Amino acid sequence: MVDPTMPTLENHAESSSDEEDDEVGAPAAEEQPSSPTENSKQKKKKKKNKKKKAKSADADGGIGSETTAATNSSSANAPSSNRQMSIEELLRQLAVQEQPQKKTMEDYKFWKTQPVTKFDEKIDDEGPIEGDKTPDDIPNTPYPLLNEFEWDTMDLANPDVIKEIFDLLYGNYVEDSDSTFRFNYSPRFLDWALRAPDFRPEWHVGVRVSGTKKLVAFISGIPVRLRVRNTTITAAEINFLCIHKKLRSKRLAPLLIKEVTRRVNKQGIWQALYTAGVVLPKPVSTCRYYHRSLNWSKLNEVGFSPLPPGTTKAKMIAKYKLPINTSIPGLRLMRRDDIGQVYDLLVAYLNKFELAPVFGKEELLHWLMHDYGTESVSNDEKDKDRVVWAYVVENADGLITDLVSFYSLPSTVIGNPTHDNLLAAYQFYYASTAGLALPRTHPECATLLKNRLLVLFNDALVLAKNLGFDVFNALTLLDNPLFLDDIKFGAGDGYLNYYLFNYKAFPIDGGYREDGKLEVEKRSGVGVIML
Ligand SMILES: CCCCCCCCCCCCCC(=O)SCCNC(=O)CCNC(=O)[C@H](O)C(C)(C)COP(=O)(O)OP(=O)(O)OC[C@H]1O[C@@H](n2cnc3c(N)ncnc32)[C@H](O)[C@@H]1OP(=O)(O)O
Repeated sequence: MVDPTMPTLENHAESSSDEEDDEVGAPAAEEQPSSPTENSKQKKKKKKNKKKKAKSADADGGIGSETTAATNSSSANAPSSNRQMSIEELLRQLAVQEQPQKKTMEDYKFWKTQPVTKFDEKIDDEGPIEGDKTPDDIPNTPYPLLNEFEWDTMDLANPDVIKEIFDLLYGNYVEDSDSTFRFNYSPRFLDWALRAPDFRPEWHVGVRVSGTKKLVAFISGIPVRLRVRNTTITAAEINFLCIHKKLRSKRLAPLLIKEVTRRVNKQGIWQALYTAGVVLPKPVSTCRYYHRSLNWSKLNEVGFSPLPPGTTKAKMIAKYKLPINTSIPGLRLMRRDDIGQVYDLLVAYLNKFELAPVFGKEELLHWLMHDYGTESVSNDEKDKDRVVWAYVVENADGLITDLVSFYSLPSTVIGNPTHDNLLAAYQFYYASTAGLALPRTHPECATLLKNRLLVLFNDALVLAKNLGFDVFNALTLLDNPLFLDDIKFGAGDGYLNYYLFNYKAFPIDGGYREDGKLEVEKRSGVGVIML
């Protein structure tokens, strides 16, 4: 049934001939269809689009399920007999799923017009792709939309507006390829993610139906300073691109992207960082999702973790059992007054990565603490609406030696009779003094760091389990390849592609190898975590 608040777009936007100029933007006068019934070609197109859509899931990777082999892939649990070994190896190899075959550059009708690296482009040097514009060259007015729609700058200081964005995402944001799970970013999460220090209200871009004011599309940017190897760039971090399901495949996404680009450019910023599960021209890095079961029974019941052949549910539950208590002396919830030490530690650690954020202290405090521990919000670990948890290890001399953090991003479980949500903790920034003084490639650095991260993340799993999370998710970024297998993370079927807009850069290691194993030696050069 058609939502009565939503205009049907059969007669105009749907008329796409797949060319870049066939968007939901107002077409030139002679292109404007004159009556809702005039174009039968468009209806045929719609059927074709529907088929196409059914084929191409737009998942963002992170909520995909575990692969069967993933549950077998822990080296710490490698079966002892050779026969079992070879089955495990076979399963692992079967699980090496390449990302869906990418389109050719020519097929990207929108992206081929943008300043992004082409798939076959040979990079000889790093730097901006287009570098000759000033804000005065950028139009002052938004891109035109069809009359039924209007742009809105979303005022996130207003909780009702955050609720509108929440509602749009709740029903329409990223799903896995089977439409079993959909990300469920909470209003508090959106407040944290989008009202970051120095955020620009005009980079929170909505599209509303003019008549009803219903929010039907959204894209956001926040300011970020980013180091790409030795160069620090001021950029926008683009996220939460979402179009209502009823307005899909009508070329509205390119329009949102162009409008946010215009607004960012107007402020003299020409680069952006974004991630997506889909392959676009051209990822600077690709990381793979790994998942660690905390509540295997529930993950099995919602269809996230299949029961691997040859084992039992009881054995799976036993495999993922964790101690009740953490093990590292001095591990405690971070307080706001830790920020000086935490900042120095994280800066020193992130310095070793090729793509990393350059945080200010206030900014880092926001990302690790949000408003917890302020006068208005207590630093309550068990607060049911809490979105980010940061823990530090303080030694007997009062020195902070380690940081570990994670955030809460549940997924709605679609159409399951027993469970309506999956409570996922996602790994966030961490750092350790272990091996810090040594170059990353030094074998002793790897040994020291591995030993420390094993216990640090085992404790993080215990904390997350005790907070009620069902699964702990992490990418193959940072130094994660050192410990994921050993503490029973399994490879998922999702990948996350990292992109730079208007900046070419040499490829950066994503932490996994083509044979499906973790890249333990080089690990990943990616040190930035996107929400
Ligand atoms: C200097 C400042 C620069 C700032 C901007 C930097 C760039 C920021 C870029 C944005 C970063 C966002 C980061 C996140 O938030 S990633 C999360 C994306 N959101 C979702 O997956 C939610 C569910 N899906 C949807 O809401 C829609 O399917 C979306 C909105 C994704 C596409 O809507 P729709 O399905 O109705 O399609 P269309 O007909 O309007 O448009 C089709 C065109 O859109 C290209 N497409 C499809 N998916 C994505 C995608 N995830 N990133 C970039 N482009 C994408 C596609 O290749 C095609 O172009 P081309 O193949 O013809 O070339």
